[in-house]
Amino acid sequence: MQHSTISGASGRTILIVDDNPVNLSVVVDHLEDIGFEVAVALGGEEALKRAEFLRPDLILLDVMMPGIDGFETCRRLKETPDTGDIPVIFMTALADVSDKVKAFAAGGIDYVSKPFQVEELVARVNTHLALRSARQQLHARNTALQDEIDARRAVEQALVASESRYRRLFETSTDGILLVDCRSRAITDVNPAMGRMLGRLPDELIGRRLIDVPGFEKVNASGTAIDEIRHARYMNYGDWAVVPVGGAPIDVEVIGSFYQDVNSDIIQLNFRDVRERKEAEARIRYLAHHDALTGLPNRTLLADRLGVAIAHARRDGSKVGVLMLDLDHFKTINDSLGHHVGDELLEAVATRLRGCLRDSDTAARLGGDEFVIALSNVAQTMDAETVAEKVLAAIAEPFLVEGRSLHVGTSIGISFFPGDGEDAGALLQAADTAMYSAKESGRAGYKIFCKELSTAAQRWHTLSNDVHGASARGEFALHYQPQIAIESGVLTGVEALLRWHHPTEGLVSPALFIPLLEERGLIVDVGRWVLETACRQCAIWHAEGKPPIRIAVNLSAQQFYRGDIVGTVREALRLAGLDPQWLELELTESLTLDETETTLRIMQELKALGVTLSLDDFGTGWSSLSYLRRFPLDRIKIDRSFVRDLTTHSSTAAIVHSILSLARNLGLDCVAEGVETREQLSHLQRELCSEFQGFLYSEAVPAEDLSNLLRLLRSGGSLVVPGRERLLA
Ligand SMILES: Nc1nc2c(ncn2[C@@H]2O[C@@H]3COP(=O)(O)O[C@H]4[C@@H](O)[C@H](n5cnc6c(=O)[nH]c(N)nc65)O[C@@H]4COP(=O)(O)O[C@H]3[C@H]2O)c(=O)[nH]1
Repeated sequence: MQHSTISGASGRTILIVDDNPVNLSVVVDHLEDIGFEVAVALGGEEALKRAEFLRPDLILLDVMMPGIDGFETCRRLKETPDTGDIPVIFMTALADVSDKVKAFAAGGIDYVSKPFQVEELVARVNTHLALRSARQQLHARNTALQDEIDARRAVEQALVASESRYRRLFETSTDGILLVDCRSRAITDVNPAMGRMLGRLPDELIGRRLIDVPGFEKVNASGTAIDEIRHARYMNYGDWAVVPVGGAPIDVEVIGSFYQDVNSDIIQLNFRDVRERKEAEARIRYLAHHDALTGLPNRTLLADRLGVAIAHARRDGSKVGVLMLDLDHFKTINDSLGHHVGDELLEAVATRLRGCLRDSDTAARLGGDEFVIALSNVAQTMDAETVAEKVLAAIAEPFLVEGRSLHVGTSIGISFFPGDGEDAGALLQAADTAMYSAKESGRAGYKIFCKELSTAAQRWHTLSNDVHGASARGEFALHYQPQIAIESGVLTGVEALLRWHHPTEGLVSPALFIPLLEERGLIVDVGRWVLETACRQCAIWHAEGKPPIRIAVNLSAQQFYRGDIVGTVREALRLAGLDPQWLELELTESLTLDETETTLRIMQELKALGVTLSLDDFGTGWSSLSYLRRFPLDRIKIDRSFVRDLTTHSSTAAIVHSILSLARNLGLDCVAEGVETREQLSHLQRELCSEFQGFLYSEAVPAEDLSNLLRLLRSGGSLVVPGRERLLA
């Protein structure tokens, strides 16, 4: 047998499957001789296992074998992924064409007929190995090509996605974006936001040089900025503005960045509309310096303006005036009518204050109901006084809030630079001191600071601190001032007046400390003590002898609106065992500011207890005659300021005349307060005023003194005041 050598056979493995290997020895030898590795399997099952293990390059497969035959073996080989591409050549003795067809159908690629020519077999083997190898190479090339195509496609897709992402960003950005070619300085792209900002379509802008675009006059991008950005790669401009077609300039912040495109150098300019941000910043700056409710400058801005005014005054020798004021009765209004009414009132006050000032002056709100006016460039003290008078008059006019007419007054303290302080803080302190002094001297006035007031202010602060524990330390006492029926001279009642025995200050006036108690929220408790003490004292006097006398007790607004006044009065009467008809409650006019259902209801509940109600200080402030008709009052008390001027001012006499005839018409009793002279008393008698109280008869005295007086009067058989004839003469 002639051996033919085949290049490339070495290392190739051929699996021969035949149940009779003896038949094959010649073939095996020959194949091995020419360099093949040859393995043999004796049946179909073994062939499947070996093929999977060996992964031969080609299989020579017998057809007729015990167990599974060659066709089935081939089918299974083809079905298995690891062996499916191994070429199978059938070795068959069969001559039937259908068997050959079956062999191809089972996945064979060729067949050799037994007995076979070894050369033919080897030639077929080599041909199919070469074909397989070519197929494999082709497949590998195809795979590589496909991989390359896939990779390119992936890159293209990524580019498209990136471009579309960029486009989306570009198109939808709320910032205006312009791309400018560095060389030509022409616009190469514009996004819609930029078009909107300039009021133009992007197409109108593309191709134009930046310098030629109207609206960019305020932008120096056409000039130095492009070179600047190119050089620095990145620039941020915070103060540019663009002007849209037919519109107002838009403040923009611009970020310029440089990049290189395929064949050009590009500057990208991002324009951000910063109008809202600037407005917000301005608003924050405004709020930091203004009172949110009234819009007036706050303490910070006031200090600033005062500082400037002082510096100016130092230079030109002028004065700076500081007016400090707060509103009388503001707390009462807030308590009784609610904060929204209080707020509206403060706004209205602010408006009136503005109306009293020149442009160069400043009205500020420090908080609560505290306002300050800073007057710059004041030539003389009198100028500030004129403003104070204007302010007093403006605030005295009733305020219409939510359909109500509200009356508030104010007291003003004035200080000046130079003289009362070197800086804003000292001037405000001095004006504050003067304001408290103005309050002390009666409401609705102004006071100019002087050094002596500092001592008074110091005293005020001491008292303000000390009043806290005064009740617990037993420093309060009641004094009683008699009230006399003018016609008969009979002592009909007493007014209980609170006294504070201060350990170092001595006897302190209630005009001074009642506002302190109110300010510190102590008046409700102290007022309850007054009611209980007065009722108990009155019951004692009743027990000591007849005829009984009436006791009048002052109520403050806070007691009326904050405390359970009806319960407190009922309890005081019960504890004292006093018949309610002998208790009179004096309500001040400030308390009746509020003509609400609440006020009426409380008054009616008090009346229902059986007590009497009187209106104190009648004629002062803003007495509304409608009170007299609407409220269930028994008596009015004519303020002592009227009584004081009664015999000296004909206009006052006329007012008193009207008050008395009105009261008579309404069936109300009248008590004249502060009667000091016989002339006043005679006048009141002629006017048919029913009762009086005042120093002419007696000032308020301790309970013991009044007990002695009552005893004295009773020993005379009645409460008729001895020497009454003398008084009336
Ligand atoms: N110049 C002069 N004054 C006279 C004369 N007669 C009486 N007075 C004073 O006039 C004031 C009358 O009391 P008011 O009008 O209720 O005015 C009272 C009242 O509004 C308030 N007050 C006093 N005690 C109490 C209290 O227990 N509770 C409340 N809420 N207020 C009180 O303090 C105010 C001042 O009280 P007082 O200093 O005791 O001053 C008392 C009294 O001493 C006179 O002939 N000439």
